[in-house]
Amino acid sequence: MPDNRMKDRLMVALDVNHRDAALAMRDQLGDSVGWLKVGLRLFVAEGPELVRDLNTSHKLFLDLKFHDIPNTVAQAVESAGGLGVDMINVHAGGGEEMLASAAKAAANFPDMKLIAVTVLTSDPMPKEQARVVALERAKLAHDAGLDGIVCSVHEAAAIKQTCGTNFITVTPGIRWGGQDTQDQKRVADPASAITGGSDYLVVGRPILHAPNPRDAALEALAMMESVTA
Ligand SMILES: O=c1ccn([C@@H]2O[C@H](COP(=O)(O)O)[C@@H](O)[C@H]2O)c(=O)[nH]1
Repeated sequence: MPDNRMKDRLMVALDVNHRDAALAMRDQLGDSVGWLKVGLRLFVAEGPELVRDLNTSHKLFLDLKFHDIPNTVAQAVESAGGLGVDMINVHAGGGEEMLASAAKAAANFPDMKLIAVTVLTSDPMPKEQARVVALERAKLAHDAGLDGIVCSVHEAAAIKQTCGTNFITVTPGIRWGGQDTQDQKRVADPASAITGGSDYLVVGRPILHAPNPRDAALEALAMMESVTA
């Protein structure tokens, strides 16, 4: 189930390559957002110590998209669990056995959510095909015991309908106000994400590269709030 306050449903992707830049962005955003996301760029540059530090002020999604043989993924999940992060992910393309191994390993960390990437929001496949594949992979993840998935806003409602409202949907590919979509193919604005069944919105460049990142985060939050009662 998502958190109640909109700021606790907004995840900022800290796609920077240096500890100082990450901490400066964290401080600028302050309590305007509830979650930070550490992905490949920052983790490869700075590693687990920074993850632990960021996790003291915000909830943390470690977005490393594990995709390997079942044993290796289970071991990586164990290591991530040891960091005390709030959410991690694997790639659902790794298949049923890999997802089940990951879920078994994650069961040792009951406070950590394990989710699976379905179809990357940058994937150029036609939207209708993406919906079919994302739904198939979401069902696999659900049946393997994962807590949710990463998908685009365009697939979130169908996944909720099939896998249940408690199955978490995390949606990157958020853009608004005519922003450049860059490498993202299946995008939506913050209000549509909320009405479209997204539990957590992931926003990177529209906040990181804004003249004032905190204001950009507040703008996204205002749009999310505009569609709630
Ligand atoms: O399907 C996916 C899975 C993960 N991501 C990650 O989300 C952010 C999006 O950043 P923007 O700058 O807002 O495009 C980034 O960290 C990706 O690695 C995704 O975009 N799509």
